[in-house]
Amino acid sequence: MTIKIALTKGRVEQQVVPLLEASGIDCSGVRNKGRRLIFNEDPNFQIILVKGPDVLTYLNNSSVHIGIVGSDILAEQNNPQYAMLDMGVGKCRFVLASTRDFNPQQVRRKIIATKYPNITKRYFQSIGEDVEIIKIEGSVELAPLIGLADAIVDITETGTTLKENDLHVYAELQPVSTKLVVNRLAVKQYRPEIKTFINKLQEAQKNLGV
Ligand SMILES: Nc1ncnc2c1ncn2[C@@H]1O[C@H](COP(=O)(O)OP(=O)(O)OP(=O)(O)O)[C@@H](O)[C@H]1O
Ligand SMILES: O=P(O)(O)OC[C@H]1O[C@H](OP(=O)(O)OP(=O)(O)O)[C@H](O)[C@@H]1O
Repeated sequence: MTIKIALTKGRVEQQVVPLLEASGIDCSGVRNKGRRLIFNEDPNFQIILVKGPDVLTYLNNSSVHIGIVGSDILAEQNNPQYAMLDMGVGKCRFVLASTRDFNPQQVRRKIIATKYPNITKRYFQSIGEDVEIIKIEGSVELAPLIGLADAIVDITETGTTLKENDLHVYAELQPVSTKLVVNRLAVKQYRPEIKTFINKLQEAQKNLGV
């Protein structure tokens, strides 16, 4: 049986490929990919490279058995599949951030810019605040700087982007890391194969100190 994996391209791919290799999977094709998107170098695995939000589309339609994706995306999309392993990489956290003069107690209804409207909505609901949310596709940090929003909800890792744009953290939301999720049918049909794969990944995590 060939295990089919949808891997998030970009940051997640960079951090996960060494783990896959350490667990014995040939990722030479992914490493030298050019513009290719499907990789069959390893006879037991097929890897496809997709954008984060599309991982769950392939997984939910049973086009792949396994997805490797950030918990930010799982939380935003309310994913119904099994998260079976924390990959221990792609670690960052959600924060509420804004300019120095932002007043979290402001009377006027706040405008919040974010790539993650559902996570933002849930956070403000949890603290009993009604806010207006503006969806942004990237470089979210710009929004409070040019007056589009009062603050942002975004992920930060090193804090460099916030610092270089003179933005400050006003609240810490949830942590983020890369997860391995398995299609519900695949869990039932291919339990031994998937279990073996996860065991090898856990061994690789130990060996690489992840
Ligand atoms: N600063 C970060 N530090 C660690 N992990 C991050 C960071 N930013 C994003 N991630 C993780 O990587 C995933 C995808 O990030 P990446 O930047 O490669 O794609 P993207 O945001 O879609 O960017 P692009 O549109 O430029 O490809 C996110 O869903 C998140 O889980
Ligand atoms: O705390 P840092 O280490 O600086 O990382 C944080 C940045 O990383 C992500 O952006 P990404 O690089 O994915 O680009 P984007 O703004 O286009 O989403 C995130 O949206 C922040 O902008």
